[in-house]
Amino acid sequence: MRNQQILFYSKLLGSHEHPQITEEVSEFKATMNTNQAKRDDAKVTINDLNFYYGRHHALKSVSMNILEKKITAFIGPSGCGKSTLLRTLNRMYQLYPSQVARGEIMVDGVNILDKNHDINILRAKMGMVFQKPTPFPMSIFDNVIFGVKLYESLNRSELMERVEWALRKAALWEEVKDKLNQSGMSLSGGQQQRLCIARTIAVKPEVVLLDEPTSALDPISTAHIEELIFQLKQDYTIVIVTHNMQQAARVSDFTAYMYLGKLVEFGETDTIFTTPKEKATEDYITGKFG
Ligand SMILES: Nc1ncnc2c1ncn2[C@@H]1O[C@H](COP(=O)(O)OP(=O)(O)OP(=O)(O)O)[C@@H](O)[C@H]1O
Repeated sequence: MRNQQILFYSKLLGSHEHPQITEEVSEFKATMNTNQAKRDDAKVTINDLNFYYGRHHALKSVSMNILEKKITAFIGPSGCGKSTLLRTLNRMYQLYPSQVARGEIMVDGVNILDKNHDINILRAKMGMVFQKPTPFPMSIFDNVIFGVKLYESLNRSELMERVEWALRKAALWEEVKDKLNQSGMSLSGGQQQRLCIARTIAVKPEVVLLDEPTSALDPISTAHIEELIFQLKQDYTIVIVTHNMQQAARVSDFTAYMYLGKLVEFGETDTIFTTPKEKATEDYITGKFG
């Protein structure tokens, strides 16, 4: 009853006109979000997340669970906030003073938005692969161990073991095992992207964030990467931003549909693509909008 009253007052007054009610409404909404978001199998729990590029409010009160060892896809029209949400998960924004995240992103019970949370530990835990393959101008071997050297001190044979392990996981070992000293830039686009995935997983992250990882690739390389993403699910929690709805439907277990910075609908991929609850989601996935 008290909660209904609070919501009623908030609607009546607007959120900014009565400080005490505003405070109670935020508290109530936060409790609702937390209740909605709490799940034992969640690796990442996002609670009431807001993101600002200066005055531009790019993410609006987003709450969701990202489940452990599942693939979660973010879909939605251009500019809806998919990449912003992904990048917030490893605080990519923090180099830019005007970019601010408010709310909570709990990873293993710790709020990673907390400024005291060590950024290096966070980046090792939440690895990221970008849209365009970004091999460094160095050998294939050095590309793979680049991040490992920042976090661990391994001897030469341990490094070799790690390189082989990561390249095998990234389904690239057979293609490059005889040319590890060649430049990473000499590989094809699809191989370069698998090299970047190997570099990311060589650090042994727990979550792999993929920002449109196949948008620069041909259909065969795309199929390779999709197969790889599917295999990686055995060991990692994966989040993928994609413009390609067929890709989201093929690879993901859960899908989040976003529009204008808001999370419109989140659920199991099969449900989102067959019987979405929201008309807006249906219109988007059936191509009526976007
Ligand atoms: N560096 C920035 N400075 C200011 N505004 C930005 C910046 N980056 C993104 N935005 C704005 O934030 C909103 C969300 O952008 P974002 O890149 O997250 O969307 P998206 O859904 O990933 O889009 P796309 O599918 O086109 O990549 C957009 O309105 C965009 O213009």
